[in-house]
Amino acid sequence: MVKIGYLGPRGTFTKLAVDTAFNGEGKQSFTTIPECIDAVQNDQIDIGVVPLENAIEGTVQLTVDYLVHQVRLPIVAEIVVPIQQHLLVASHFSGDLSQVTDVHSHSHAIAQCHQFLHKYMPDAMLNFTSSTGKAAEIVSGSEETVAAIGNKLAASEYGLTIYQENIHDYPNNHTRFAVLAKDADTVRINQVKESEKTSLLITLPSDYAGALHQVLAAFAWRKMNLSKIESRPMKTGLGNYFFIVDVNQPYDDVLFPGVKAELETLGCGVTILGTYPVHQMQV
Ligand SMILES: O=C(O)C(=O)C[C@]1(C(=O)O)C=C[C@@H](O)C=C1
Repeated sequence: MVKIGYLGPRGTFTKLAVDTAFNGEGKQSFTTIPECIDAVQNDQIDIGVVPLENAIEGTVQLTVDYLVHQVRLPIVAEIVVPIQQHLLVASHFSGDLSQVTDVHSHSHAIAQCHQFLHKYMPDAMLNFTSSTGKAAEIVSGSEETVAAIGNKLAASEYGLTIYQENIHDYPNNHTRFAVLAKDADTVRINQVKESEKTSLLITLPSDYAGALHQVLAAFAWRKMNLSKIESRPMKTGLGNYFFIVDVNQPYDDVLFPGVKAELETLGCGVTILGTYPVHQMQV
């Protein structure tokens, strides 16, 4: 049986993504993203599913940084899930939002609902949890007037009431999840692939005028379409960055080696983080 790990506990968006993408048993929950990635690396599980980017709040930096600096595992698939954030309360809640003292949720979920919180619950204390499922668990065990931000699955798993639906600040909300595995053949995703992508990690030799322009030019003149470029600190000092570049096509033996050779001549480092199918989920 293929073992699939995810950011848990019960009722997280990652669990929702895993349940939608994969059939059957063998699903195992981890408390943090690094624990889940480590479990794939140590062969405790075959597949790890971790959040990568949200349409409102952007990159899940912990995932990217852990994959770049700590454990290099290939991305073998991407699953894209619609995200609906709800305000969840326990049955003893009086119904008056101004009485809520604390809101619990994952930092990314809270960030997706800042305007709602600012407008309707400006005095509530914001408490960051390891996941939205954990936040729901805390609220279900509390006697206080507290609330969680999370999904429908969390409401049913923890016996909470959805006080208000769809409190995320912008409507077209989705999160991309990375599927990590040492052996891509173990991954069987239920829904059809929509497209294919390749993610590259690029480092620059030193800071000089036009360096990034030269990097982008290597893709541009080959007519390779980029869907994302992100810079993150190298963690070696201010001003040192690496770039993650997502290219909207699968790896091939001509264009990608060409880009790599051209960039290496400029002194750049180029590593393929994965070439993978993208699956859009209907939940
Ligand atoms: O806390 C969860 O439910 C998660 O699965 C994590 C996570 C994230 O890290 O972005 C996943 C999707 C949502 O965007 C909010 C939280």
